[in-house]
Amino acid sequence: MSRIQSDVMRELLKVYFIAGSVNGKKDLVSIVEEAIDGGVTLFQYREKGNGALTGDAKYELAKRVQELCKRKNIPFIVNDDVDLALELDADGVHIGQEDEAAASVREKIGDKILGISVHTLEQAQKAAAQGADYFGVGPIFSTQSKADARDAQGTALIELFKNHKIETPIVAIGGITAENTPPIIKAGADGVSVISAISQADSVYEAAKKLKEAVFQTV
Ligand SMILES: Nc1nc(C(F)(F)F)ncc1COP(=O)(O)OP(=O)(O)O
Ligand SMILES: [Mg+2]
Repeated sequence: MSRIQSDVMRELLKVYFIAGSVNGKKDLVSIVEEAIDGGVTLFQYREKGNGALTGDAKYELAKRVQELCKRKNIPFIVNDDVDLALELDADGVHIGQEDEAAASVREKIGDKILGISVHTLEQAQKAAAQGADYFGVGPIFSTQSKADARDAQGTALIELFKNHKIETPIVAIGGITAENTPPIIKAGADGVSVISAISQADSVYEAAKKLKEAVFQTV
């Protein structure tokens, strides 16, 4: 196996759904299946927040969602928990600035997908040098899904990265909806990632479909 090509990574980042057992109104497997059928292109299992699962329960749920993603041919990314990602042979890992160091994670995961949250140009340049396959950039808008989120920054950082000819694929995150997606794509993001815009929707399928339309209709 070799590292994912950037153009393939850009396509996967178009509609990136992130969720765990605490983010939805019903069971996670049903939510993820509906979201994928609605048009999600990549999934990240993020088991965090009040009531989040741990240990065997977390592993069993992750395995069930991973099996669904395999059936649907959607790559399965694990947030933070590198050991779980290795145990499941997941398709990749996402880490932030406060998580395990990127160089150490890259060493452990080989050529699997490595996503890194970045908040400054310097962090982006360092993350690229340490083998990031994509950057998570945000929060673009204020978010209810991450208790310790930093201040909302709009699309300024995406534009800064583009002006500095940063080549690494970029997905935007933080308070994103179908309605506020167009300017994010126009600013240069390759895709958008969401938690509650899909997981909290009355129709998960319709929410995913609307988000995909918003991304693909923005030229
Ligand atoms: N989980 C994430 N996924 C993305 C992605 F690019 F995938 F959209 N971007 C950013 C984050 C946030 O990552 P982090 O800063 O470690 O916080 P947490 O571990 O609480 O999610
Ligand atoms: Mg993290």
